[in-house]
Amino acid sequence: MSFPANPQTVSPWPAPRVSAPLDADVRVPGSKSLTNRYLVLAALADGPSRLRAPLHSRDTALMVQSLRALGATVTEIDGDGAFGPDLEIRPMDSGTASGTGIDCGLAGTVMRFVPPLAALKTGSTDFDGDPHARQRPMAAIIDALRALGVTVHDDGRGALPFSVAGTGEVAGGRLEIDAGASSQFVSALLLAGARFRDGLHLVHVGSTLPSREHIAMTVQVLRGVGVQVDDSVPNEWRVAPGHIRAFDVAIEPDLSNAGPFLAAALVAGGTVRLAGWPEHTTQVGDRWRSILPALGGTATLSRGTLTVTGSGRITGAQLADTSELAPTVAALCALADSPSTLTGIAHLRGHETDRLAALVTEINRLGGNAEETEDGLIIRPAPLHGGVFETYADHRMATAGALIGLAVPGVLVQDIGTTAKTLPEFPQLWRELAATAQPPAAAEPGSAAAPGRTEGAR
Ligand SMILES: O=C(O)C1=C[C@@H](OP(=O)(O)O)[C@@H](O)[C@H](O)C1
Ligand SMILES: C=C(OP(=O)(O)O)C(=O)O
Repeated sequence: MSFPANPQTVSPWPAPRVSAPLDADVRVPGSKSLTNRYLVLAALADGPSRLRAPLHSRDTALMVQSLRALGATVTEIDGDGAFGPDLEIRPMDSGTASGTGIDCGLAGTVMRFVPPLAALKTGSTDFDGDPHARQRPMAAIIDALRALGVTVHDDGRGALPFSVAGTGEVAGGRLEIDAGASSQFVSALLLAGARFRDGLHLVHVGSTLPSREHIAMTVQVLRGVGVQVDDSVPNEWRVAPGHIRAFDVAIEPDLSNAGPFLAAALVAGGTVRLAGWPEHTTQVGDRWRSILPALGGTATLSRGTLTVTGSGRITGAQLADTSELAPTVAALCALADSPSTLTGIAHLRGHETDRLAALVTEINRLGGNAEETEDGLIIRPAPLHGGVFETYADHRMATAGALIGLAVPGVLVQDIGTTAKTLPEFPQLWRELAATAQPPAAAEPGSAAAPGRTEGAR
């Protein structure tokens, strides 16, 4: 599968609006975070590995392209996944990397996870990405590699572009970093740590550490492929040097991308069921099971299906550390009938765009009442109206706009194509969801709540 270098849809996308409750069965493709972690580990493993039902999106395509550039072989093979082929990966070779160019696009997982791999090659590897990617924090990785003895050439901004000059070996050992700007700094170093000569003893020295679930995910996947990780001391991780065992894994559905679909039940009322919910998971999206009830819905997990119901009435809530779920949560809060406070998400200013500023601007542009705080957002009830919802190349801004548009007539999402970053099927899946809107049983044909109450995108 191929994805355009920097997808842009020219005309704004009329978000489908529904005026009757949903009754939808939804499926979403594999987790971005798990797919890109396992791709990295497969490139470092001691034999060929297989990913079943991986995500196929711009971020994973960029990861595949990067690993190929570093000498790994990635082959698509038929599998049972509904969203594309499985992947077979042969690890990267020990050949030289001179002049290799890595396009990170806007993928945090590529710009943070791949430089330590380039450090294990001999020769130089150049990293760059989309214009927005050059604004994302990278200093912790650049400084960490230097502290480990790797030469990195950059322009001193602590951001892309830069180049890594590897010598074929990284000494490893004890390393202090401040991962306050992104948990991905920790994950990046842990993922490669077993392949450093002395392993890695990583210590986070900053005052805050965001997205802890994503670090727990990294530790769990590492242990699953035979890497010894000691995380018994808070904010410290010891990775023993050694082999990474080749593996064959099935990727869980992306529970963060499931969020807007589940949240739709609260916005439109009705029921949304998502099959394939993992029994145990480190994905932050597992928190939908408590977040959606806090906002007035119900969420029940039974035999691998999460069923979410809503009445169309959303109540505000105080929610902390919602990480990459925050744009979806903020969209719900903008439709709530009481105030909400989101905390612990200051680092969203370094995501695909400054998400706090973007959410405030776009919610308020539609008549809402959102305000930035030092580490989050306050969103108060206000009647929303239609208009253009700008997305700033951010896939989760696009899905937030679609969610608001489900209830508010005339919302036009700018650049819906940006959802290809992690969910290329979004526009189609969203249309299918909206098409399940059911009129109340008593509605007369032709009345305001009559069948097929979907307006907007076709
Ligand atoms: O490791 C990962 O797969 C991710 C970690 C998180 O990054 P931050 O810690 O920068 O929030 C998350 O927001 C991002 O979408 C994916
Ligand atoms: C922050 C996100 O992505 P990235 O992996 O690019 O950091 C995200 O998907 O919400």
